[in-house]
Formats: sequence, C-alpha cells, structure tokens
Amino acid sequence: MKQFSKLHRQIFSITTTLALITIVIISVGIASLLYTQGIDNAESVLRNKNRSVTTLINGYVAPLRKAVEYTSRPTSGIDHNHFREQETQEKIRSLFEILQNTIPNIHFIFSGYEDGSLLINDYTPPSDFNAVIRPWYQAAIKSHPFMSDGIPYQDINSKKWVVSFGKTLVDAGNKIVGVISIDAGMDAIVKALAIPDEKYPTIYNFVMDTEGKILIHPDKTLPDTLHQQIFSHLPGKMHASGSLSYSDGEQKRLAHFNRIDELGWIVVTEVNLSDIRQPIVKTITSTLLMIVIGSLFTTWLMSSILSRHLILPLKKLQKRVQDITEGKDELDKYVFPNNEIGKISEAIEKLTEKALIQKNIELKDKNALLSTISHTDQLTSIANRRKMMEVLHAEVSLYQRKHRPFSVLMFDIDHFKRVNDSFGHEVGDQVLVKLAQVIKTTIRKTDTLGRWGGEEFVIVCPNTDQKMALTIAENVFLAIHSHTFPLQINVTVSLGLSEFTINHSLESILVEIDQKMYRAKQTGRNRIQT
Ligand SMILES: Nc1nc2c(ncn2[C@@H]2O[C@H](COP(=O)(O)OP(=O)(O)OP(=O)(O)O)[C@@H](O)[C@H]2O)c(=O)[nH]1
Repeated sequence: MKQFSKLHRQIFSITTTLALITIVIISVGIASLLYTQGIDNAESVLRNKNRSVTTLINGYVAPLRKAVEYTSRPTSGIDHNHFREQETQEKIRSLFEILQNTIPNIHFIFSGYEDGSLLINDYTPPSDFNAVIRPWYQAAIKSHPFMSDGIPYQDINSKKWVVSFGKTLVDAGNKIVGVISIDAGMDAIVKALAIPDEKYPTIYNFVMDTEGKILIHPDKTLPDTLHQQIFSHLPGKMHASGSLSYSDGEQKRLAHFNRIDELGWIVVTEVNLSDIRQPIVKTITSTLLMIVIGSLFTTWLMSSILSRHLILPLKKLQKRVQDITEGKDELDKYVFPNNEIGKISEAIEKLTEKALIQKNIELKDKNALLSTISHTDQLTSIANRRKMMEVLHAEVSLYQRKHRPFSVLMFDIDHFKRVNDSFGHEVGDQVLVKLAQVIKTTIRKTDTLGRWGGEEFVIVCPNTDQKMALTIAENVFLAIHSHTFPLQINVTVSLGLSEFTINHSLESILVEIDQKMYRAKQTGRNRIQT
C-alpha cells in the first residue's frame, strides 16, 4: 500500500479542512438561494394557475352576465310590468329560448315576479313554489340596482349546485316588479379548478365569496361552508391579489388569491408547503452533492499536484542524500523540477556530496597518519618492528611466488649500555637517531631499514643475494665508522646476515640471523657474520 509522507498528510488535511469550510459556506449560501428560488417559483406557479382560472371564470360568466344585463333592460323590447299578460309572457319565454340556445353555458334563464310567479322554459316548479323567497331573487333585490354576485345554490328539483346571477326588473316608475336570473352549471368551472399540476400534485383551486364562504370547490361537500383558516389570513379588500401562507391545523399551505370584484368572488389557488419543499430539498441535495463531490475531487487533485511538485522532489532528495551518505554508486535517475524546490534540492545534494568528499579526504589523511604512526618508530622515525614484519612477509611471499631473492641484515650496537651509563639516556637516544639517519642514507632506496627493538636494527634487501648483502653490510660498517657521533662517541655494531633460501621460513631465517649476530658479539664485536 502506498505510504503517505507526513508532509503529504499535512497538505491533505489542510486542503481538506479548507475545502470543507468552503463547502459549508457555499452550501449554506446555495441552499438558502435555492430555497428562496424554489418558493418564488412555486409562488409564480400558483400565481399563473390562479390567473388562468380567474380568466376562465371571467370568460365563463361574462356572456351570462351580459345576457342578464340585456334582458333586464327596457331596450330588450319586453315590458316586464306586464308580466301577467299572456303575450308578454310568451315574448319573454321566446327570448329566454333564444338566449338559452345561443349561450351554451346557460343552465336556465328565468324571471320571477313580485307575486311569486316564475317564467321559465322546460321546467316545472313545485306546486308551492314562491319566486320571491328563492335565494337568487333575494340576492338580486339586495344588490339592486346592480347585478347580484354570483351565488351558488342547489336546484330544488335536481339538487344540483348552480351559480346564479340576477338583476331586478323595474317598471316605468322604477318600482321593482321582479328579478331576471341565469343559472349556470358549475361543472366546467369545477373541472377547470381541479386540473392537476404535474410538478406540485397537491395544487388545487377554489372560489369563495367575500365573507369566506366557499362557493366552488373540487370537493363537492365543501361549498356553502366557511373557510375560516384562510379567510382570517386574507388581507383587506384593497389587495386585489397576493400570496399568503397559513396552516389548517394539519398542513401548512402556500396560497395565492385573486379577487373578481364584479362577481364578489375570490379565486384561491393553494398547495401544501411540503409539496414545494420536496423538490427544493431534492434540488438542494443534488446540488450540494455535486458541490461536495466536486470539492473533494478538487481537493484530491490539488493535493496530488502539490504532492508531485512539492513532496516527490523532497522524497527523492531524501533518498538521494541517503544513497550518497551510504556511498551508493548508482543514484536514482530523477530530474528535479525547475523551481525553488528543485534548486534547493540540487544545492543540498551537492552540499552533501561535498561534505562527504571532504570527510573522505580527512578520513584518508587520518588513516594514512594512523598507518604511518603504527608503522614508524617514534624515536628514529624509521620503520618499526611491525612494519619490518610486514616487509619480511611480503618478501617471503614474493620469493615463494616469483622466486625473487632477498637478504636480511640484523645488527646490534656494541656496548650501548656504556653509552647510556656514561653520557646519559638522552645522548643514547641521539646516538640511536643518528645511527638510523646514517644507515638510511647509506642503503639503497629499495632496502628497508627498521628498528627491531632497543639498540637492534634490521635491513631487508629485496633482489639481493648473500654476496650483495655483504657489500651492503660493509657499506653500513663504513658509514658508521666514518660518521662522528655526538660527543665523538665511538659507535660500532655487530651484524649478522643471511640470504633467504628455499630451506628458510621467516621464523627460521630470523633465528638464524639472530644467532649470527650473537656469534659476531661473541667473537669480538664490530664484525659481520655471514
Ligand atoms: N638511550 C637508550 N638506550 C636504550 C634504548 N633501548 C635500549 N637501550 C639500552 O641499550 C642497552 C643494551 O644493553 P645490553 O643488552 O646489556 O647490551 P650492550 O650494553 O649493548 O652490550 P652488547 O650488546 O653485549 O655489546 C641497555 O642499557 C638499554 O637500556 C633506547 O631507546 N634509548
């Protein structure tokens, strides 16, 4: 599984936090905007529906009202004052017939008179019928001299709900003699009111009068009942139309109303608020979901881009610095980006390399110094016994592999104790140092002089046979004899030498030379024992 670096996690958590804060702020803003917009849209739907219903009602009742106006006027050619006369009644009936045939919305057109009589086509009233006490008659009298509001009432015979418009009939002396009225079936209006809306299924329309009494309603049980809840919220008459919200105890509703003043009707279109909220909540949820997904994707993208441009070079730098310090030859083939991070990374890498090279040099120097110290005799600065052993091993090895000859010389200062005793240890030291210098300048560059211990020295001579070794020994003797040592001390040495042969081992040749040197001492000192 991919390991996320600490920096990557930090960048991710910072960008995620910022994204979440942005999401919350944007979401709250968008949610309130969408909610307001949703309510506005719903109000506009209600307004349009209400307007079209109002237009339909106006269009429906306009010809009816015109017909009432026309028949009530003296210009219609009928003198209603003579309503009792046969001729007038026939005239009236034939006019009613014409109107009924011309205007399809007319359910019945009829006139009632002060004596309780009724003139109507194709309708037989009950025997006790009295026109004067009928609601349409009363309404017209009440509205005199204007036309009555459209009032709904139930037909006595059919029990069907109809709406009636009526107007008083007056004689020449302006005395009311009767009322002309038109009944219109409300089926068409009821149907129009009940047309469902696809977006808001609970939308419906109804009509009430200015007292809050329901006139027309899709629910046929409701006409003639009071709609107190909405009526109590309705603004005054100066508001011809508007929106309001109210609760009927069970449901919260949003409503739009429109007054049709000439009918005395108020057309109301309303919808359950939950019906509006549902699509708004849906829109808000899907919009917010898109925002959240979009923001999270952007966050992921941002953190990936940041990671590629910021974290990857740093990780590579970390790896390469580690590789450099571990001394790996092959470094990761990565090209740092051409920006500040890339430049800093390259600089750090170079710095690390430089520091490492410097450290290596120092280490080499120290190792060399250490090696010199460990192979050098402190007093005389020539090779010490350890170094001489290494040289001897190397020569033995060369002899064994390539049969290269070599010889070994070993000598000891004669009566050196006396030097120390007579002149002091320091002078003895000076003699040792001087002796080493003298011999070193005498022997060949390829020969190695070393201090074997105390006042004992060894010379390893590569490519040297016994004879040549003797020459070297003689040269050494000559150099010692001809050199003037401190305080003109007379220095002589006893020397033993051997050429390494097939029969020798390193140990055996050393024992052999030591014995030769001992013999030189025994036989008088200041001599060479071959
Ligand atoms: N000044 C000084 N004296 C040393 C050093 N190493 C050994 N000696 C002395 O060398 C002397 C060696 O003495 P001996 O082994 O008795 O031999 P010698 O006096 O040289 O006599 P022969 O070897 O028999 O000729 C001792 O007195 C040591 O103290 C040194 O580094 N400095």
